Amino acid sequence: MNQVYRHVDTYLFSKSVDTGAKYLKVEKPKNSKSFCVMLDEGEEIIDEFEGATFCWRSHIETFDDNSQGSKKKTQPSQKKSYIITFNKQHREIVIGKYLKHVIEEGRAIEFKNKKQKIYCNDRMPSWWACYNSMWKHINFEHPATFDTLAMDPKKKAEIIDDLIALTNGKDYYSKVGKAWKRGYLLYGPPGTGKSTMIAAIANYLNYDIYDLELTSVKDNLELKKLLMEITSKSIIVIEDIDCSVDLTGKRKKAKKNKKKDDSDSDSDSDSDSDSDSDYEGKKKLTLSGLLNFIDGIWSACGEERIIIFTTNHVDKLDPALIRRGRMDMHIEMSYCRYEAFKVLAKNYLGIDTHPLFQEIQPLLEEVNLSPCDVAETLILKNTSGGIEICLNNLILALKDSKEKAIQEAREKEKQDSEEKPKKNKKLKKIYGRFKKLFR
Ligand SMILES: Nc1ncnc2c1ncn2[C@@H]1O[C@H](COP(=O)(O)OP(=O)(O)OP(=O)(O)O)[C@@H](O)[C@H]1O
Repeated sequence: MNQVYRHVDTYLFSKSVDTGAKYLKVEKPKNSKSFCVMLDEGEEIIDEFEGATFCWRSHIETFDDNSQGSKKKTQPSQKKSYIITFNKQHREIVIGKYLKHVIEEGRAIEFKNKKQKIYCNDRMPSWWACYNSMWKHINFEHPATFDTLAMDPKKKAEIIDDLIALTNGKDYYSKVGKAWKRGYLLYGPPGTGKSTMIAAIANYLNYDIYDLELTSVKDNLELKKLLMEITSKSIIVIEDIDCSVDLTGKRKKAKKNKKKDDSDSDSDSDSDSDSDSDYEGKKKLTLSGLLNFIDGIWSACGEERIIIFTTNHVDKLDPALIRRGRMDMHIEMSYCRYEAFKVLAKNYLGIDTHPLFQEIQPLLEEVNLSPCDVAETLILKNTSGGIEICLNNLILALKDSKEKAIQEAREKEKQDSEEKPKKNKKLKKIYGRFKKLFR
């Protein structure tokens, strides 16, 4: 009920700001942690909805507990409420739509104004226990947005559409019987913007981030407890999942021992628990624990959640961990190509075009330079003639990389050609032996 009251307060506050009302005051009610916006006794706010007019008035009732004959004198207590008046003919609108609208609007305004936070589960010092939470947090103030993120615009638009579908998907998810959450796998070489993408998603949705450090998690039970403390409308991030804990190697070992070949992906996930149980005793945080964390029964104990894994080595991950349904969208963060470069040039140098772009474009298509390396060359180091210097620095870096790549390719070719006669000699030897055997 308190929460509903808070949403109404927020809504009325926003209305009073719109109408420039002066009589609002901010108070901290007794026994409450948060501040509340109150109308003074008898003050009014007029609101309109679907052609009907509503008048909100604050009402304060005072209770004098001393009248009960108690010896101990106490301060009179106050109960605040709102009285809403409207024409009788609008009764249906009020009950059917208006009150719901007020609460939803209030909730949305609160969500928009809330300070984003980033949580982490690093090992807590003993005194932390008094906070009764397994997560530490600070305010999240990362400047990355989808506008500053350099990547193929089509891919970017696809991701934004997917996020919008998630946030509007309450009814859809309940209709299809799926937990209201989405998993994204971000993979690609270092410096291609995986962490930047997470910050951009968080800022776009105004979600909190829970940065889950798997190496600090003692066992599956602790993972479950961490999950239970994560709020709705949040992003759970596991960075560098391939290096977090050895969830893959041991499973593969266990799999090798299995006689049955689990080929289809569903039976693959079912076999997770079987294979894990082989070494469950030795290893406390297991792959099956993590799989349950992502989409087990407990994972549905919150709504509107996003789970993001990042990795530089997608091929090292267990297929069960990243199969569709767990990681719904696989997003490759790639080297900087021309379209992505244009975003960086706009952000860093404030330009949409430049004659030097003609030279840069073909180089970017054939050289693998990460957006991080490109961005480094574009940072303006002085103001006079800076843009041209930056672009020339980029051209130099690209040419340098191209030269190195050609050099490496030549060396590899040389190595291969040296190894080829050796390999042929070996093959001839084996072939000779076979010939002898079958003679
Ligand atoms: N796609 C991008 N768009 C804009 N800036 C980028 C992009 N990629 C990298 N950067 C810049 O490079 C820096 C490093 O990028 P980021 O940490 O996001 O890369 P990463 O892929 O997560 O790297 P790693 O795999 O090493 O963790 C960022 O601070 C950002 O300034």
